[in-house]
Amino acid sequence: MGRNGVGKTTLLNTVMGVLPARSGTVVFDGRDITRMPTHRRVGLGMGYVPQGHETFPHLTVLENLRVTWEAGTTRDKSVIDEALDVFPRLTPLLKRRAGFLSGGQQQQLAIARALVTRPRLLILDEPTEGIQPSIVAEIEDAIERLHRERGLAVLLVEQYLDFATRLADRFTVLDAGVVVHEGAGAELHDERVRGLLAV
Ligand SMILES: Nc1ncnc2c1ncn2[C@@H]1O[C@H](COP(=O)(O)OP(=O)(O)OP(=O)(O)O)[C@@H](O)[C@H]1O
Repeated sequence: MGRNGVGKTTLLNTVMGVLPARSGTVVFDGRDITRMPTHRRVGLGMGYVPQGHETFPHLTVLENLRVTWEAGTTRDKSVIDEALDVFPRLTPLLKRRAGFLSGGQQQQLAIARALVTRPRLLILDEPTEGIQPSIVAEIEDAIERLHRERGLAVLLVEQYLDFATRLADRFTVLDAGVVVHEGAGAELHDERVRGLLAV
């Protein structure tokens, strides 16, 4: 959590290896991965959905999922069906080009695409940004279920406080690139946290 421009996206990019760490270490499953390239982090079980629900607009929904499958290491094609099970709304749209989907459908596709690599950690950068409330609720349900049923860990950057409060076990607040507060999800509504997040 944190106000605009405090470094949340930069932190996620560093965790994922898209940006090099200037200092500190990135540890995953007890292993120091600070200098590991991004594709190997994906191989270890990290999945990233960057801000702005980026999909390949000229490819169909199915092709978007297949591209990730082909780039990955799993030869098991059922991962595509598993990803679609999470967002059933995508199944009737498989042949549609991603660029013609609504923002919310594209966000669901972006998350489904990350799931095709069967991550153990899913990293999401503001998945609710600019998305209609009914789809926000579906995304919330999906994240909650993935955590409960598949044991998926989720690292979420989120400005929408209610959404974050319902999902988070723990939270961290950043300000000017440093951690200024952390606590249990239930404490997200405390005065102090609200003060740190208020614009
Ligand atoms: N730890 C840091 N130390 C110094 N500068 C940083 C740090 N992290 C990020 N920055 C710089 O701060 C600016 C904003 O970073 P970033 O886009 O990551 O913020 P954000 O919190 O994700 O913003 P938004 O909420 O608008 O998406 C960038 O120019 C980035 O280079």
